[in-house]
Formats: sequence, C-alpha cells, structure tokens
Amino acid sequence: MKITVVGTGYVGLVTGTCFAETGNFVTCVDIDEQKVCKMKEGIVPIYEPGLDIMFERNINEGRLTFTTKLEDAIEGAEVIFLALPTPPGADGAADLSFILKVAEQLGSLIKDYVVVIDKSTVPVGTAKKVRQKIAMNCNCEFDVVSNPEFLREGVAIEDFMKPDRVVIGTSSERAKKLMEKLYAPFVMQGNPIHIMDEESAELTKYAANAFLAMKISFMNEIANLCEKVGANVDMVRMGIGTDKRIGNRFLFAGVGYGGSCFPKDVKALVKTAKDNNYDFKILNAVEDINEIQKTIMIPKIKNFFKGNLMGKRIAIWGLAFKPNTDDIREAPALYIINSLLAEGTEIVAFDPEAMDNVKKIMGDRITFVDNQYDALLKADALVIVTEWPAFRTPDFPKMIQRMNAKVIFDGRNVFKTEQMKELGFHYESIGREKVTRDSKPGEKITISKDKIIEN
Ligand SMILES: NC(=O)c1ccc[n+]([C@@H]2O[C@H](COP(=O)([O-])OP(=O)(O)OC[C@H]3O[C@@H](n4cnc5c(N)ncnc54)[C@H](O)[C@@H]3O)[C@@H](O)[C@H]2O)c1
Ligand SMILES: O=c1ccn([C@@H]2O[C@H](COP(=O)(O)OP(=O)(O)O[C@H]3O[C@H](CO)[C@@H](O)[C@H](O)[C@H]3O)[C@@H](O)[C@H]2O)c(=O)[nH]1
Repeated sequence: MKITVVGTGYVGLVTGTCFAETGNFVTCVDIDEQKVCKMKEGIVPIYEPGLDIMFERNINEGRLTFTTKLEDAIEGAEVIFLALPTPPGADGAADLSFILKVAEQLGSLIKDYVVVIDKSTVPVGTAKKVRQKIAMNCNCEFDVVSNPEFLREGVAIEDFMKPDRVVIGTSSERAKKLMEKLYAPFVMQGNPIHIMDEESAELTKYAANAFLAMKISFMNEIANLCEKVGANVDMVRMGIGTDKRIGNRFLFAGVGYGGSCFPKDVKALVKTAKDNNYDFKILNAVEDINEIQKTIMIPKIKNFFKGNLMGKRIAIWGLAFKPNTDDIREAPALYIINSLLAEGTEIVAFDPEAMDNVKKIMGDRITFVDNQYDALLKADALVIVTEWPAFRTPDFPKMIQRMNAKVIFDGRNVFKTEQMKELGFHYESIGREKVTRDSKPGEKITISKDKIIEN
C-alpha cells in the first residue's frame, strides 16, 4: 500500500518506519526542513531504541522516503496518517491548529478516494472537524478515521509492531476494510482490532492515558502514606499487583509522571468534561497529586541540609522523562533542577541521551558531564530522577571516592534500602524507610524472581 505520514516526530517516524517494514511504500512529510534533510541523509532525528536499524533498512530498500512538500507526499497515497502535535492550549484543551491546517490543505490536494487517519491524540469530535475542513475544498470521496496510537517512548518499535490492541474508529465500511488490511501483519498473534465509532475511539485514547496516570498518582499517594506509617511501597505494590484485577504494571511510585502525553492528555480530558458540564473530580486530583510529586524530593533535601542549600553541589542522574528516550517534555528533572537552582545550589547533571535537549533550554545554568561518575565529583548529594539501567548497578566504591558526602535522594527507588545501610549512605527514596548513617543493616528481605515486575 502507498502510505503518507504527515509529521515525523516520535509517533510519525515510528508509524512510517513500521509500516515500511511490513512492505508498504511510505512517504513521510514534515515542515521542519532541517529534520527532513537529516532523514534524507539517513540520520534518525530522535533517540528511540531499534528505530535506526529499521529506518536504514527501509530507506535502502526504497520503501521509506522523506519530503517537505505535502502535495508530493500524498501522490498516489491510499491512506494519509496525521501524526501532528496536539499541545495543550492555555485552557488545557488540545490545540488542534496543526491538524486542522493540514486538513484544510489536504482538501485542495486530494484527487482520488483516500482515507485520512487521525493518529494524533485528539479530543472527541475531531474526526468530524477534520472531515468538515477537508470537505471545504474537496470534490472527491474520502473518509476520516480515528486510529489512536498507544506506543510508549523507549519501547515504541515493540509497542507498534506488537500492539496489545488496535483501535479503529470509523463508520465507513470501505475505510474499515482498508484499515484491517493495513494492520493485518500487526495482529497476527491474535491481538484484537477494535472497530468502533469515531467518538469512542477518540475517547478511548484519553481514557487509557488518564487511567494510567491515575494508577501512578494513586501509588504516589500510597507511597507518601507509607512514609508516614512506616510501610514500604515496594512491598505494598507487590502485595496488590499480584491481584489480577489490579495488575502489576504501572504501579511504580516516584517523582511523578512526565512526558508529552500524560500531563497534556489528563488536562485535555478534564477540559472535554468541563465543556460538557461534567466535573471530572478524580482527574483533577490525579493532576494535583502529580504537581506536588514532581518536587517531593525538595523538602527532603532541604531538611537534610538543615534548610540551607546555598552553594551545595548536587549531582543529578537522569534528565529524560523516562529511561531509553531523549525526550524531556514535562520531565520531572526540569522541575527538580529549577527548584534546586532557586535554592542557590550548583547542579552537575548526567543523562545518557537527553543532555543536548536540556542544554537547549538550560544553557550554562547547570553543568553537564560525560558520565555518571564525573557528576559526583565533590558532590554534596546525588539525586536520581530517571531510572536508566546504568544507574541501577553502579560502581559504589567509585561513587564514594568521588562524592563529598555519602548522600543519595532516589526519586525512582533504584536501590534497595538494605544495600544503602550496608554501604553507609544517607539514603532517602519514595515511600520507603529513610536510611540514615546510623541505620544498621537488618534482616535481608528476599524477593523471589517471579515477583520482579515489569514497568
Ligand atoms: N510521543 C508519544 O509517545 C505519543 C504516543 C501516542 C500518541 N502521541 C500523540 O501523537 C501526536 C504526535 O506526537 P509526537 O510526540 O510524535 O509529536 P512531535 O512533536 O515529536 O512531532 C510532531 C511533528 O510534526 C511536525 N509538523 C508540525 N506541523 C506540521 C505540518 N503542518 N506538516 C508536517 N509536519 C508538521 C513537526 O515538525 C514534528 O516533527 C500527538 O498528538 C501526541 O499526543 C504521542
Ligand atoms: O509505574 C509507573 C509508570 C510510569 N511512570 C511515569 O509515567 C510517565 C509516562 O511513562 P510511559 O507511559 O512509560 O511513557 P510514555 O511514552 O509517555 O507513554 C504514555 O503516553 C503515550 C502517549 O499518549 C501512550 O501512547 C502510552 O500508551 C502511554 O504509556 C513517565 O514519566 C514515567 O516515569 C511512573 O511514574 N510509574
């Protein structure tokens, strides 16, 4: 099939590359000329594990091409994916201007029947709006389908190639057949394609993200309570996660959720509810909890330094909003760093992939170093914000050698408290006991292998 993908961000580029991988001919179009130039030279403009190999293979086999011209990109296309940004507007509503602008352009460019697919996360009613925009200038037949994307950054290729489900919102039999054909290679293991009306498909995407955000905020509140009552959130997580009705994923307490999706999608769903005279109380709480959680480590750090952080040198491990990505949109690290800078600290940061992006917005307000250990040189404390695999099993003697003091604030519960006691660190994490330098190693708690839970 000949496919056009409009927008080559995390979703567009992964979508285009994965459809090329299954034998389609894909043209990706983006208004960012620099990005398109890079891609034409074979350079992947984002960091996404596994994307580069697939990208290169499909370019070499002539199935993946790039352009800045929409009219060239849609030449002969049977389907056109819109993978454009839908950032939050001032009132929290998703900004549809990118989508509607392209829809209007498509109206005067479409010559034959084509299916236009909303891949972006868009509020209920958008498929209708896109249809109206295209129809303003278009005389030929077309359909608009809602096909929300559920991939996660960092594991985007796997999520796209083996989705838990595919959601397709359409009332057109012709579009439905085409979409089923397109997705057939991705649902060969029996994972379902859910066909529904456009509105339900649009709402499904927000409901999924809001539910996951709710799980995280719930666990963060449980963690905060754990600290007050002397319980351990990891134990509680395992205790509830093995109940199949609850499920063991997305129950990790930490410094809150970030990224380009949860924060904006929760806001947009609240706004949709408000516009329909419905007060979505639980989601307001989910947001409020997350706002507090992002800087929950600050009072702990301040308290340790007896209220005065002026001139303290703080090492930060992890800047990306989650591991295995270079994406820093709404990253908790940015909130933590800004709060620490406001207290007069000196920040030395390391992240395996996201430093270039942070440099663009923070410039020389913080120092960037090339490896995790250099960040610790003369540091008064280490703050762990993103749980990159390399941070989980560090060389502790090397860390101790470099640090001014053995002090760790762990926003992702990367280390075991017992281990910290044995090593003599002052260690504060989320929803677990505070380890002070006088803490004595206790009885080891063994967690059996089958209890290791995938995030
Ligand atoms: N990032 C994710 O993990 C993810 C997952 C599922 C859904 N989504 C949703 O998918 C959509 C896209 O997200 P993203 O993270 O890929 O965004 P992104 O910001 O990474 O990429 C968007 C791309 O669109 C391009 N663009 C803007 N206007 C254009 C135009 N007129 N013509 C062509 N290209 C144009 C931009 O230059 C950019 O390259 C959003 O609605 C988002 O909520 C994102
Ligand atoms: O138990 C958990 C799981 C995640 N997070 C945080 O939640 C945020 C989002 O993580 P994740 O969902 O893994 O990443 P995204 O790439 O933002 O993916 C989400 O947002 C995408 C965009 O809509 C959807 O497609 C995905 O299904 C949805 O998981 C990150 O800051 C994580 O650190 C936690 O704090 N605890």
